[in-house]
Amino acid sequence: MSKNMKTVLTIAGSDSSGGAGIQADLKTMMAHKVYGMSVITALTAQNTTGVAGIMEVTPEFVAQQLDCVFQDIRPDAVKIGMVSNAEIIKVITEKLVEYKAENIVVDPVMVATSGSSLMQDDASQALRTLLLPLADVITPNVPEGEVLSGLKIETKADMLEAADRIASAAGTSVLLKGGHLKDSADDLLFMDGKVSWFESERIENPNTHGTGCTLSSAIAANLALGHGLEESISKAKAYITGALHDGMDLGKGSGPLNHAYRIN
Ligand SMILES: Nc1ncnc2c1ncn2[C@@H]1O[C@H](COP(=O)(O)OP(=O)(O)OP(=O)(O)O)[C@@H](O)[C@H]1O
Ligand SMILES: Cc1ncc(CO)c(N)n1
Repeated sequence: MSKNMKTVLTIAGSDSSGGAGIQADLKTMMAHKVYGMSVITALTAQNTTGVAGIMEVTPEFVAQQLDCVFQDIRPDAVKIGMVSNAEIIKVITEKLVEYKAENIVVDPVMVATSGSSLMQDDASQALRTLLLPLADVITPNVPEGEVLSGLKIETKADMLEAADRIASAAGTSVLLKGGHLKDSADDLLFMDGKVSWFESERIENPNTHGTGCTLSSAIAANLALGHGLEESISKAKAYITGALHDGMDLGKGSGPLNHAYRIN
């Protein structure tokens, strides 16, 4: 079985508290029994209560990491998370094109659950024009969806209009996540003009640190395993719902998810 091991690369920032970023991505990949690799774009000094500091990796070193991965173990899918400045975004875009990367999931990480900014102001334009068009699917949450669409999102009808706008601008499928809405936790996929809802009950759990990173990595893992986009999202949604239900409670703020409960 391990002879057919599928491989997934995460290009993202490190979270010292292990709940989001690279650490959440690798844990999610392991739970999906795919081989995880990482290109680190930034170190964050962070915990469940907030981000204390960010140290960006140079664009040259991001490129070097990408070369090392792609020239040796080709990823079956790529997940992109925190990319904090325009130069890093440029270099990632160039390398993904050079190596003809497939099954690209972009989580346009702008702000952490705690409210701290994870992207410089000049980076959002580079994200829209360079990276988003390369993606097979992008996974904004409601605040990111508002920035990308220029619309206020308060209802499911607003989600539909915003997802349509983002999809048209980026020319790619959009999964607009409903985790920040009050009454539901339904996510909306806008793909080739077709709308699908991925529904789940709202779980009363304040520990949602890293839910977005986990969902996008689970989608990438399922794409690598050969599932189509809708099936990959459906499986990823079930994974995140199960992890939230598990109810692990660590840290003084919005705590991380348990991935180990899935592994047997
Ligand atoms: N309370 C909740 N109950 C059920 N599902 C939830 C809840 N909160 C988030 N989710 C689900 O978790 C996934 C991630 O959505 P969310 O909107 O929280 O992402 P995010 O804000 O990017 O996450 P983060 O920034 O914390 O990593 C989505 O599938 C969403 O529907
Ligand atoms: C490194 C990192 N990436 C993404 C997020 C978003 O949850 C975070 N808090 N930290």
